[in-house]
Amino acid sequence: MSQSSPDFSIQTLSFPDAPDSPSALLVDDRIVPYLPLPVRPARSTPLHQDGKPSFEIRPAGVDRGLGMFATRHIPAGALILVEHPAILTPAKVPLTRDARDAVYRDLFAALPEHRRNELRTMTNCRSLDECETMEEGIARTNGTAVELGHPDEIEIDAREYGAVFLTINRSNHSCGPNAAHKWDLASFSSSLYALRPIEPAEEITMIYTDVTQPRDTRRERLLAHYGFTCMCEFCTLPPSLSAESDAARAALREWRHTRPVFAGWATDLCRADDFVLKSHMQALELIEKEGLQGMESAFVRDVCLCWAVLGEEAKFREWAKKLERLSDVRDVAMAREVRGWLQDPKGRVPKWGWRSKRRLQTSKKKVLEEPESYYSPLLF
Ligand SMILES: C[S@@+](CC[C@H](N)C(=O)[O-])C[C@H]1O[C@@H](n2cnc3c(N)ncnc32)[C@H](O)[C@@H]1O
Repeated sequence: MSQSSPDFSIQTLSFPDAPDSPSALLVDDRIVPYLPLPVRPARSTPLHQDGKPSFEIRPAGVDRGLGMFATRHIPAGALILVEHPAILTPAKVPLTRDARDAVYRDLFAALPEHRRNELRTMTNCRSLDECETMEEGIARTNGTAVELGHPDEIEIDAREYGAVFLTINRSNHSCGPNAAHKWDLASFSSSLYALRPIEPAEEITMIYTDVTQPRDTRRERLLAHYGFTCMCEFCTLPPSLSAESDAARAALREWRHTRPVFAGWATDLCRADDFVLKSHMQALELIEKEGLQGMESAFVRDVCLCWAVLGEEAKFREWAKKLERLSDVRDVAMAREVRGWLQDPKGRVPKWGWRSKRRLQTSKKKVLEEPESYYSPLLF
């Protein structure tokens, strides 16, 4: 360990599952006690039958540099890669420019030569005005947001970091991405997984900006932060379709905050039985059209629970399996819970069939209380 400033230090972390690939971290000293020591082993990446991964890194076309491409079919939800970062730096480094330059150089120097050399081949889209050193430029072009520390004990500013992964960060941006990655502090690794089925030779993409924003905003932000004009299929739609896409994305952005709440509907018999289902199916249609499967899980979870409360086992199973697939990497606890539900839906899903039972009870009660309603007024 070498001291770089009174408040930051450079640490190296080694991993039992990848002993030749340590991470070099520039960390705020308050965070050091929270580093996961010992590091838990990372989930292993499933390999192809012949021992090869399900992707390759190769040139992605004019002005796109390298990219990540599928070498075989990858099903929705599947794990593509688990990786430890090469370097990790604070989102904000409150140091003078000179001190910063030295710190980034020290950080690279803390890595073994093979890792440092590979890191140096990563993209640097920062101008000299923004970052004087190539090392800082690479850290800032490729840094993906991750959190360290404990939310109850360290303020958010001190917990935000940018992690650079030698492989994951080769994947380019799309406004309708087919992959995403999930950070796990305990194993100090990120898992890249498929958001929808990916076909052989298809480029594996993720998001660099909020893709629910309108096209012009997305493009401005990508140009400002990453130095490219997005030419993805959603950014190159003709004007009328582009306006439609912007409107769909705005609706989805709103839906996140205003969608009907499953819990409120579940026991409210004044609402129609399909009240939540109808709204969520519309949202899922928009999600599919815009290629925003990263937004699916909250809707899929509610749809699955709606079928449970309605006591529709076949539908429940269909949606629960989808939810299990979507949660497998992204939300391990949810995936485990869904597997339990699937073993015994009636016994394990809260409020199984509650609405159908209550509707039946209410209608029986009505029949008993109003026997005369059986007689058609036409007989009189
Ligand atoms: C994190 S790197 C991605 C990997 C990069 N292509 C490489 O060769 O290392 C980010 C840089 O990749 C390029 N890039 C990413 N997505 C792109 C896209 N959709 N269109 C054009 N360039 C893109 C830009 O140069 C951006 O600054």
